[in-house]
Amino acid sequence: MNILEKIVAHKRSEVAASKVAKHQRDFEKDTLFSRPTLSLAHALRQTPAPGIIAEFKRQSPSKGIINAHARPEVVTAGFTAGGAKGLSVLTDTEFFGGTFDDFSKARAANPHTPMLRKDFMVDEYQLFEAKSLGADVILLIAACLSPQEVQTLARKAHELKLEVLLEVHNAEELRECLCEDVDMVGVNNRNLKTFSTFTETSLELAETIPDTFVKISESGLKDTETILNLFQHGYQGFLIGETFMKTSDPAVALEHLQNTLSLSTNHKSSFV
Ligand SMILES: O=P(O)(O)OC[C@@H](O)[C@@H](O)c1c[nH]c2ccccc12
Repeated sequence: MNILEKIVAHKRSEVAASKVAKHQRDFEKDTLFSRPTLSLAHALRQTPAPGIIAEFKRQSPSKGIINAHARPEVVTAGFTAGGAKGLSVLTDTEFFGGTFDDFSKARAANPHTPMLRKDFMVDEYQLFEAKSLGADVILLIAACLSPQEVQTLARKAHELKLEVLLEVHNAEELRECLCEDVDMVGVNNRNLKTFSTFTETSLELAETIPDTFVKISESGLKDTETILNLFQHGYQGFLIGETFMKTSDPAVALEHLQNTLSLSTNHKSSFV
């Protein structure tokens, strides 16, 4: 089993156990369930500069511990203040050290920033969970779902007024899984078998993604040059975790990157 298969197998059993334990759970009664969701796609489309989606990430299978004791409400509020257009908070505990509580604390601290519940979605049940946590966006990873599952989960997400980010690694996944109920396409630069990141993956797929979908480049992003180059190739969103989280003040690291990006894009447009 590769790591993704391991994660998905664990997730399926976790979801099955939650369903049994919370048999009578009525998500719709949760206060956040009926909260109007915010549009990440819209926020990214509106931004004339590269839009950063900042990720709260404590650990990962590839890097081990990145920042175990960070406080989600503090770090994410700093991300928002620094100019992030969206936030991503991991809720997988087993492999990424995230929790529902991390998400809830970040949600409360950022009422107006679109938030992605970052987890491995394999069952409709998790969409209800996401909605009751106050998420705006969910992630569907093509590498761990069938095209039929992507379609069904995406449709259900839209019924719940959640936006859908479809994550792909190659043209084949894109061809098979892109469907009407997808709002944004994320190209993951991380090869899930070797864990190495290769931002050329985003460049290679840029042309293949129809312009009706907001394009997001994910993982391994750290320098302004790469981001600006991808921006020129049509990417509007940049999902960044480790580069920020590994520093002692993640929000300052974001602010720094955001400032250099804004300066470069302002410069460019004033010469056009
Ligand atoms: O920390 P990085 O290299 O900046 O990557 C962030 C994000 O792209 C990465 O955490 C990620 C992308 N897709 C995922 C799916 C599940 C868990 C995590 C991820």
